Amino acid sequence: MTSFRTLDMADLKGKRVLIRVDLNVPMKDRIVTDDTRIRAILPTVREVSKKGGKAILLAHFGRPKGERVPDMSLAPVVPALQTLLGQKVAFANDCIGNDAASAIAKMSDGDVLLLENTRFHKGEEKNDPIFISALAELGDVYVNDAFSAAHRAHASTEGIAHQLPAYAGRSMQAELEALEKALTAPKRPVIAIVGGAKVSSKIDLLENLVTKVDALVIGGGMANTFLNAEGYGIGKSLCEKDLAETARRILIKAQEANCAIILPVDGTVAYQFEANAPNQNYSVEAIPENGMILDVGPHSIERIKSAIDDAATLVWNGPLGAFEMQPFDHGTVAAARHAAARTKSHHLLSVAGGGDTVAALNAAGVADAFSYVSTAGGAFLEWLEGKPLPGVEVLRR
Ligand SMILES: Nc1ncnc2c1ncn2[C@@H]1O[C@H](COP(=O)(O)OP(=O)(O)O)[C@@H](O)[C@H]1O
Ligand SMILES: O=C(OP(=O)(O)O)[C@H](O)COP(=O)(O)O
Repeated sequence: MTSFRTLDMADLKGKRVLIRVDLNVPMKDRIVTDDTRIRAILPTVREVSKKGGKAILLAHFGRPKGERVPDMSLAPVVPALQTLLGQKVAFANDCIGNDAASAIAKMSDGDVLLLENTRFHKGEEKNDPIFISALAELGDVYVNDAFSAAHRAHASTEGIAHQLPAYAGRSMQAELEALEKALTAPKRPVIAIVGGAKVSSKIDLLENLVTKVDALVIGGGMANTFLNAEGYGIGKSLCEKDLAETARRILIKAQEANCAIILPVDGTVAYQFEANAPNQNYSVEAIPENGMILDVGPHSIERIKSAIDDAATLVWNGPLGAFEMQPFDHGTVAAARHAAARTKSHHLLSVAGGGDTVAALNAAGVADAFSYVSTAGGAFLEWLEGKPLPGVEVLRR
């Protein structure tokens, strides 16, 4: 990590320290359901506070697209953050302007303050200079501890680092060191599992990923998009139909690169998107018109397990189904337990990441059995592709 400016080099005492963290945590009914990302930032927040800095946390939640969406407020994260930190955390209703400035003016050295969702402002995702200046004037020093958002060239992850002395936080530092150690020259065959719901923001990176791995398992909403592109009827499943051409291009690229693509051959189908909804398994050739594929089916699970058996290294982002709702966690849990067992019995190097993926591994009780668990999903996959991450590049010395 010597090529990055780290907290060791920062003068923090008495300074207003803007710390970009990732608090995009799984939440249900305004309660945090997986606190992995909160735990990850504790060392940095504690260090800044202990060294006499004012720890001012900047973060996003969800994708409110520049609007003030009440359901995407960061306020419900405060109780969990406070408990884990063991210290009071103040909250400001905005991340710029008077609300933020007056909350900061009230801080003593060592205090911690969380500012409201940066994505409530359009300037955040646009990396807009006026918004960047409004953020930068609130601090003296900038620390980025959000590796999982470092693939975004946003105001709070990239732009601001040009305006203030900028440093990598401890979690950012640890993630980069761990990934470099585990995956710089991975043992082959390498298998990637990509699932989840963020199809449009992750599909493009598959085009490069298929040239780096020997096999790619596609699950979740991503699989539906590929099945649709292949001409299968997928009923009312989560799918981005306008990405059919992109999906077909990736399949051709995979063939050229000799990367095996493992798509589901069956799915668990329900008619309501809710826990315990009546459901049945169908072959992908016979998905009912009104149904939604909410999980990979039993034959697909067996294929995925056998693909894991063939691998020396596994990288995984994105659940294979809507795992938050039982029984649609079945495929994700089965694959996670299998990978955990292979890690123990056959020294499989297993690396998984992503807010929901980690929550799924925790729910399956196997996160500790993986070789490494990253807080990052998309950022981790982009790092794996060898793509420069804007939030990391800007911290280089
Ligand atoms: N078949 C599916 N239908 C609907 N939602 C799905 C399906 N498979 C996975 N998901 C959803 O994908 C979400 C996680 O996706 P994503 O954000 O891409 O993962 P991560 O946070 O791990 O990077 C979960 O909320 C899960 O319910
Ligand atoms: O949850 C996140 O990424 P992930 O789903 O890839 O793990 C990060 O907070 C980035 O969020 P974004 O994909 O809305 O930019």
